[in-house]
Amino acid sequence: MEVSKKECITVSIRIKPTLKSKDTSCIQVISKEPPVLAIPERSQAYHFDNIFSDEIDQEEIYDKTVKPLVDHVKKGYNCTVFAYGQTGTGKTYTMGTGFQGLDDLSHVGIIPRVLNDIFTNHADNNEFVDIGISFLEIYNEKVFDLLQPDRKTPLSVSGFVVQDMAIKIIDSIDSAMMLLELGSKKRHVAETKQNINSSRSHAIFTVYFTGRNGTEEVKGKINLVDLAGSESVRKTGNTGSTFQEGVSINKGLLSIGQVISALSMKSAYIPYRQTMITSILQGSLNVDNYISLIACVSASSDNITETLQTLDFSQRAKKIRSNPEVNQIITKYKKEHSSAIRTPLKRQTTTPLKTPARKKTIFSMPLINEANQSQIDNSNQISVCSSSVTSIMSNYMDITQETLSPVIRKYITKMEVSIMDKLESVIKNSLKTPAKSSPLAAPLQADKENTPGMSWNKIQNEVSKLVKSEIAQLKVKTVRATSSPIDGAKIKRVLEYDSPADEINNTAISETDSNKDFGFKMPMIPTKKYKQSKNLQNSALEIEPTGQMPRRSMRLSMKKHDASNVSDMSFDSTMTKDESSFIQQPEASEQSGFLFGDQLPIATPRRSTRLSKKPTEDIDLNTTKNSCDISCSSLLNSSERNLLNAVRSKKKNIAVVRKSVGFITKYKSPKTKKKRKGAKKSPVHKLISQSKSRDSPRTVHSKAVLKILNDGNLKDLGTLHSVGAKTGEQILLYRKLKGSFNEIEDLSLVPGWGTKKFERFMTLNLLKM
Ligand SMILES: Nc1ncnc2c1ncn2[C@@H]1O[C@H](COP(=O)(O)OP(=O)(O)OP(=O)(O)O)[C@@H](O)[C@H]1O
Repeated sequence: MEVSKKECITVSIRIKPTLKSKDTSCIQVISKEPPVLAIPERSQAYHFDNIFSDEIDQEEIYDKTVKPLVDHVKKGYNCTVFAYGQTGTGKTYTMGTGFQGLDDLSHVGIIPRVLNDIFTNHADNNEFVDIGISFLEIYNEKVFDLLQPDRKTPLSVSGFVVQDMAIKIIDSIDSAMMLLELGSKKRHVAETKQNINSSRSHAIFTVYFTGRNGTEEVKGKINLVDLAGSESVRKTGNTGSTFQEGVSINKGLLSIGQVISALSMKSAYIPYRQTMITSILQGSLNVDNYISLIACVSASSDNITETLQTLDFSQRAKKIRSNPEVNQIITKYKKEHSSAIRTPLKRQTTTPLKTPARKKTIFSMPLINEANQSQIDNSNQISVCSSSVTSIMSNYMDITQETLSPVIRKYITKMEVSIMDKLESVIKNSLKTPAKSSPLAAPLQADKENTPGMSWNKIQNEVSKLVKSEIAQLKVKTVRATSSPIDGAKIKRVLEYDSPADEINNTAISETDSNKDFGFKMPMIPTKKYKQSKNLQNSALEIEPTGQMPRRSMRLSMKKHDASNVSDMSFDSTMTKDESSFIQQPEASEQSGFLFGDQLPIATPRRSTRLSKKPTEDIDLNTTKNSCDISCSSLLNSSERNLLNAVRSKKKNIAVVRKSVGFITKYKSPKTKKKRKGAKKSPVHKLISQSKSRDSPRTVHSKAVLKILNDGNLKDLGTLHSVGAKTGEQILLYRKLKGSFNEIEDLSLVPGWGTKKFERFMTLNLLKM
């Protein structure tokens, strides 16, 4: 297939011939053009740019996948060819990294062919200026130069430039082959059960071309990357440092898949910096250049799980657009093999179950099919989980990544990497503390000495938890206001902290992450309190029926109380509207530990807040029970609260409570209280209505006020506007000492009554209009 500018990434599959004569192939090429293969045992069909069956030789593979790229290099492009696959499937063979001479040309791999093409063609066209080569390996995330005598010292990398890397200028194909052979011998290899010469590192052989196009100098290069194999400990028998190598190998492979996938989707964010290999290839891995991925698979049915992983990886790396013809082939194939699809045990781990009756959620899908558990060992968990996580996430979101914004795509990629990091630590931890044996892990027990034990249930739980938390973050990030000074995801994370299942596990998080990152302390809430707070969900809503954040004073009073309690929380007053509206969600209120019934501060909202509530309906104490605590207690005085608590604890007759706290059940806001017929009149009104004088109403009113000032007791004085208890007492004392007021204006003579206070009194009591 000709690589055009339009298709800067091609993905090809190479099937390694089965060695055992009895072994039947688990792969079936069902169409050569368009290239479609199937795994009959799992009823899976895949479409790629090229599929090379086991009879295709090295030359044809080179001609179809790499030769077109050499032409691009000469035009000034940077090209990269990756050989990817399970250990022992022929990556080194295909790439030619283990070059051992040109005795049998049919076995010569890609690198010698590239060198040959570059030298031969430049000689014809006389465009050549010079050709250089470098040969690096990345072993355990360290870069080594295979062309330097001292390979043991790793090179430093700044950005994507490898410092002090040797680029050898070569003048003949022979000298290039010699350097290739020498470098290959220095590469980290180890004998494993699957391959006596298993590469333990990623090798990057780069050919630099400098040519001339007229007067213009053209520079291009081609990176020929022989990746270390994705591997399984059970099959390779790796332990100790070799096991650790496997972990970093799988991590590097994952990041390559993510980079290629992001490039094929033209994502704005490419996660180059996750691993060393993607960092140093950054200059070549971009949409302006060319990438060819050759995935090597084994046709042996023993390796079906790994083959499916490789095929899934390749499919994720580039979602090849299928045409109607491809769809027809796949549909026909699936129809013919529909019986296999209906067999639950034959379902593959990497293909999440699609049961129509069940709603598609990540948590309802099995991460790893139990039937396959015995086939997968611990080292391989990372890559198995990786594919499971990816397919779960894509199913959960029910959207193709193409439809997502660059920001979300970036976040999804980050999420995958973060999950993989966490998985890695989970697996490492499991090595330190082997899990209790479970029936599911039984098949692994036999191999216990070589294989670190870990129950799949635990892995599944961990993965579910990680995916749940990451997707929760994603959901929050999507709705978060861009201007938000607080990370909404963190708030969500904090709010989710309290779920009963996570309560114990999350203790550490609350102490570290929440305090460090989230800007507010997390309550360490015992289970009982959680339950109470759950019961109080409704009351949490009652306290702020409008869904607003409680007023600052209220929050502060709660905080103050919390200081003496176990709970400790505070809210940042800079919270945005979005974030506060998030908190109003019922489950958020429930989980936030915002309200804790009797244990909690009985925080009295501001008067204005209470008034704005305007409760008009009776509260049924029989049904609301605890749920009315907050709303009621915030309106009670201390004695009433005590009574309510006492009744609750002694189970007094509810009728008594109703009577005792009657004003609660019939509570009316003072402002909204309607005047009832026959309600007591104020002394001023009484005096006015009793007056028989023919004076103007205004004079009658003034006289009534003066009478109260002279004859009224403290209570009467209190009915005058702007006269409280203190002022009332002052007036009484003045009257006692100086006698009655002759006129209202005499009030200004009372000590402490300045002009302002007097003016206010006159205005509010309608004496001055
Ligand atoms: N298509 C093929 N035809 C003939 N022999 C092959 C083919 N593919 C691989 N081999 C042979 O299989 C063996 C293992 O291959 P190779 O070392 O290339 O695997 P690998 O994928 O690079 O493994 P690792 O990841 O462990 O390095 C070698 O002896 C190689 O010659």
